[in-house]
Amino acid sequence: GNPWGYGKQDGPSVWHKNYPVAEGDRQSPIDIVPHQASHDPSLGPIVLNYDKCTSIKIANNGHSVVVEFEDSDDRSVIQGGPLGNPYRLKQFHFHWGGKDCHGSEHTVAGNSYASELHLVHWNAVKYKTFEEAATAPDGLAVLGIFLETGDNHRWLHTITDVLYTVKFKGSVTDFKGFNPKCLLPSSLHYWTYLGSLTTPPLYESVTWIIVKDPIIVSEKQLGKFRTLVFTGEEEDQRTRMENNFRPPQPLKGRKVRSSN
Ligand SMILES: Oc1ccc(S)c(O)c1
Ligand SMILES: [Zn+2]
Repeated sequence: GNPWGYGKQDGPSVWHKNYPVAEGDRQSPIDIVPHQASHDPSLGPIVLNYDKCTSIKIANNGHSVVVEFEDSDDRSVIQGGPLGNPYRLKQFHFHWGGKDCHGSEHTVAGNSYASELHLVHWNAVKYKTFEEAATAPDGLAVLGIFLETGDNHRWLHTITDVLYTVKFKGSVTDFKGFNPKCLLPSSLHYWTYLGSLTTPPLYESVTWIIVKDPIIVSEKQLGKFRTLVFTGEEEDQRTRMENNFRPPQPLKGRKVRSSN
């Protein structure tokens, strides 16, 4: 059966049974309270070098839809901001709700967005593999982007048009030549704090960089994410993939910093 999921029996409220770090001191996501974030003038801009990025495939891993990248060299990296060195792009994936009123993982002053995009990067300067970095306190850097419903997003169709090919858990499709820079808002002002993966194994290895401005996508585009299912094609159950988000976790004294 499933080691973990988002249902009653296997969801966020019981993850601590198999993953005790779920009750740790630097868990994610969190509620971001803008006026309690400390503005840090020493925080420089986020710099993304994605122009030579190489997307490889898009997959349904039973928890989300993930686009994987070639990460054997520094062709696509994030640097600057709170990061001490460049971090290599590994994959991006989304979290979303069953309705537009919720679906993001991080919240802002208690408010949820409809979805949240995570661009996952790893510290290839200090660590040899993603797996090793994923267990290190400075191993990962995840850029979080909020999605809000409104007008159609000009480029998101590149992803939503192929979701039908990865409907079932375990399905994979070639997905080359996609540059995720097209999914970013114009301003990269951000909040940053130290946290964790928001899915098991919940490793406390993530420097979170949450972009303040959401991107706007249409209800129709978001609805296509909800046509995916958590279950495999061979299973008789067809459980819609939605509400694959973890709720905010205790801040435990952590400081959230704000770029300008
Ligand atoms: O490698 C990762 C997997 C899942 C999530 S939510 C991350 O932030 C990183
Ligand atoms: Zn995520």
